[in-house]
Amino acid sequence: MAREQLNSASYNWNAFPDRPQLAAALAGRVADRLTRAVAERGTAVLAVSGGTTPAKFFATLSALPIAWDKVIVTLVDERFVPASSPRSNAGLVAANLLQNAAKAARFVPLYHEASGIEDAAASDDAALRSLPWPLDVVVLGMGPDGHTASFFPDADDLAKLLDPASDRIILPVHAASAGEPRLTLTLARIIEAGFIALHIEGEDKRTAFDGAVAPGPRKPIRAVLEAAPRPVEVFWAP
Ligand SMILES: O=C(O)[C@H](O)[C@@H](O)[C@H](O)[C@H](O)COP(=O)(O)O
Repeated sequence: MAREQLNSASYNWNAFPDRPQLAAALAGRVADRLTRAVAERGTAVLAVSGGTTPAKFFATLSALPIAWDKVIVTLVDERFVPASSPRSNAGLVAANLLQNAAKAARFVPLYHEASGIEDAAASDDAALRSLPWPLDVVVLGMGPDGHTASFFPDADDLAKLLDPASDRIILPVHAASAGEPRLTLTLARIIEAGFIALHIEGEDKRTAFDGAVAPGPRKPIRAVLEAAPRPVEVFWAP
């Protein structure tokens, strides 16, 4: 696969002829990494993103015969809505990933009732400390503006979200372009993962990715690529 050098980090560009083949390849790589983690430490932690892209990948991964009862699934980010909301990433994961063999996995959501997004983030941050860090697998998406997770370019305190030295796990996000308050893993926790995949589809996302990694104003996805100690595996199909 083409290996691109980007300043202090690099990424691997994995292009597929169509989306089903991408889903099969990404699901296979993720399943292999989870299986390896379970063999090495008795458990594996997978953090996934929401949005409209991952459903086919989730469904494909859900059917793979790995030790799902040893796998913990959580979210890269979440809107401040209950799982019953059509905007909920927890709802998306429940409907598409936590089915078939993957039904046996333990799911750790980010949303819970709280007085506000700050309180939810603080209690999430405390609760998630009991997970076996670092994450084994993180699957990111990317918006046309180069955001990933909930690192929106117009987010308040974006530098705090992108601080590679942060000791936080979850932070609240306020960004006009997000449309609503969000909860997100910090960049610091994402880049510790043993395997980081970026799953993007369509020509528009390819153009947006090329623009985000080109010299110029640094987009959030580029902050992840540059901070990651190992190449991010980009999975793309038209
Ligand atoms: O909660 C979310 O929406 C995701 O975590 C977000 O970062 C997503 O990956 C991108 O916005 C791409 O979304 P699409 O897959 O819908 O293009």
